[in-house]
Amino acid sequence: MTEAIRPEHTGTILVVEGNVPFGELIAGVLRSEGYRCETVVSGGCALTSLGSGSIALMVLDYTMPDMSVEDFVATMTTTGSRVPFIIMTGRDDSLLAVRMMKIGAGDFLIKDTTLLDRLPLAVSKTLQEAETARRLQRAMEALQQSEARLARVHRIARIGSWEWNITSNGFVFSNELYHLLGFDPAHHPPITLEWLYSRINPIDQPAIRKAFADAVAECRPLDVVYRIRTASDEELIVNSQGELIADDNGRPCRMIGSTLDITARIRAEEEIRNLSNYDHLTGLPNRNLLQDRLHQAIIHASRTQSVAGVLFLDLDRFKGINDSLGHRAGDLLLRQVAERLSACVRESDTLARLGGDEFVVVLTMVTGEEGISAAASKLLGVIAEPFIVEGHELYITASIGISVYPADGPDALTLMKHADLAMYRAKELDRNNFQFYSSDLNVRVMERMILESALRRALERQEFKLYYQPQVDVLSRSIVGFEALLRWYHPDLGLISPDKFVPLAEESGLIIAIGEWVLQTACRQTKAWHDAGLPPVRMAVNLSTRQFRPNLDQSIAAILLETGLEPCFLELEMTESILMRNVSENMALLRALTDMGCHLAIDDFGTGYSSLAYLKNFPLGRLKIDRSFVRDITSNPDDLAIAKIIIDMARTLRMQVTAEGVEAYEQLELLAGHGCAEMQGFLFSRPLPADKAQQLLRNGLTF
Ligand SMILES: Nc1nc2c(ncn2[C@@H]2O[C@H](COP(=O)(O)O[C@H]3[C@@H](O)[C@H](n4cnc5c(=O)[nH]c(N)nc54)O[C@@H]3COP(=O)(O)O)[C@@H](O)[C@H]2O)c(=O)[nH]1
Repeated sequence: MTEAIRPEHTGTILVVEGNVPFGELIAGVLRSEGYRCETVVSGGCALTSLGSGSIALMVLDYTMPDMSVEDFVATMTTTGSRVPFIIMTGRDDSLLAVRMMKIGAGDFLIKDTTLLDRLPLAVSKTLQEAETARRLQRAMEALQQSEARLARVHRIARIGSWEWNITSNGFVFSNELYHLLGFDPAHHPPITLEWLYSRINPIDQPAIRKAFADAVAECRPLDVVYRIRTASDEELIVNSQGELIADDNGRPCRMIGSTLDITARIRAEEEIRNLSNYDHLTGLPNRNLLQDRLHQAIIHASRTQSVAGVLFLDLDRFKGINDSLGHRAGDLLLRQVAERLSACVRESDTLARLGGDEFVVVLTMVTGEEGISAAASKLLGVIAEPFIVEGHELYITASIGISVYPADGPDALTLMKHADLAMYRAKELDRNNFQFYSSDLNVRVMERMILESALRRALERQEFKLYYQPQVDVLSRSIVGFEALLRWYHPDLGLISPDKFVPLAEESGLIIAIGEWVLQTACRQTKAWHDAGLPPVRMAVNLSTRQFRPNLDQSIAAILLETGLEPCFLELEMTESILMRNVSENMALLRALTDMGCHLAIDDFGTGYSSLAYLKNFPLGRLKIDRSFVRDITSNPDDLAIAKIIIDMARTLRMQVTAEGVEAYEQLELLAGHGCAEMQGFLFSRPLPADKAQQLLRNGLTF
């Protein structure tokens, strides 16, 4: 309710009266009521006064000297002024009164003897009505603004509202809903439920029809998601929610609701689902989705009494490619591998990438082991074809482990574990082959685990020993060096060969600590022989790939300092493959070692990667001819040719050369005849414990 207006709180009352004394009389009456009052004599003067903005109400004489009331009001309105006014006239004319009220007069007063009594009330009533009208106007404007804001919010949120008349089936859409669907609200024919259905994706239609019908029949709210075609034939995914409104008899007569465009949200959810289910590099299903597919395959096989195969495929020596050609090339290769494998499997099968170079194929509807073997052979076949990556022709192979449902496990986890074990078996068996899981694989894995845990304790229990095998100058028949060779005496298992435990130590990382112990022991022993006045021999120590870490030079320097051995007596043996990894880092490391005074030798030369560029670029001092070339050198001309090439190459590059695995005098003669003077092998001595090696060094060789 509007509060009563107090006269002293209003603006000025303007009396427009050509008869000045009468005008003053009126003003006097109003002033006595507490109003501020001014008088003017014409319409023109009144319009000027209105410009001040302080006029709250006008009391207008109908007969103004310069203009009609109608013209006055029209002019006032065009200037934007909306000041309320009361008309006074000498004519008691009801038609005139109606006309005046129509053009906006707040009251119509006859100039009779009661005028002065009635005037204050008419003024206060008109002021009150004007104030109410003003407040109403402000409220209307606020409402319009809020509606506009809401409409804007709806547009931004892509939400529209609607009302459905259940009896007539007609719909009323909000403008936002029209806009959302791309239609022009001004020119759209009336909307019906059937029209709405016709725009819904046919696949969703039956469910939506049923949802609307059920909501009405069961008097419950509507909440549906469906795809709808816009005016430009774009498909939106929307969520419509509606509430029923009942008539006086409690029967549903209308439904009001909202429709929200959730296309972006659904697409984002799809994207997230994709990311969590697919491998980003190859686009293949990832481990997540594989679990699910494998589970489905198991259910299917169990229902149809058939078998399912799980093929765990791992690329052989992929790391070498990554290390030598870089990760970009590695990624490109993996993509090509994924494409080739995809082409080999049927739609009902699943090919997934677990990460790195590991892929898994789940075969369904296969005819037992023969079918699975055929698929595995095909997979190995496509991998064996050359790949072209960044201009390089690459040849790779893969190892596959296979488990079969139901024979090898009842669930996805067991089948995957068993396929993985079988894959390791395939790797052990020279790679590039496939192996089916067999239960004795578990036994081997257990053995391996036992060995690994024993290996972890071997250092602290002092179960390692170093043996020393002499390296001989056959011309002077003297020992010029020793190679330190590691032995492990396990209290229960006895002597374990380094071939068996060094790879395990490498995989588990234990080789770092063991390798440091080897270096320390070998250097200390050599220094002890020197100090004992024995011939000053050098000591060769094998380094494994894992020991090649940035601080290797520092730890070797510390060992040399601690043991007091001069660096020139230490020779570090490494395989070719070590040099091929992280070439620039290794170069810096090898330079640091040679700058320190240590010597570097390539072990098993000729068996690894065949890039010879490193021979020129790395600071290498010695090549060791692998014993596989020496073994048949007297009978196999190819081995002899290879040995000769290595000897010539070493001479040309001003490097030393040592032949390994010399067991027979004929081998010695042949190698010496071709210029190789340094040798190592059982012919001279087997690897010996320190005291025996010392004896040999003191007493000299007898061969
Ligand atoms: N990273 C490290 N690797 C090491 C260490 N100690 C040894 N090893 C490597 O283990 C592999 C097997 O070594 P081992 O059983 O000691 O065999 C060595 C010799 O006994 C053997 N040899 C020597 N002469 C002959 C021979 O005339 N005939 C023949 N059949 N075998 C012979 O060769 C092995 C030495 O080879 P190499 O190292 O290539 O010079 C072996 O790969 C070792 O390198 C270690 O401390 N760290």
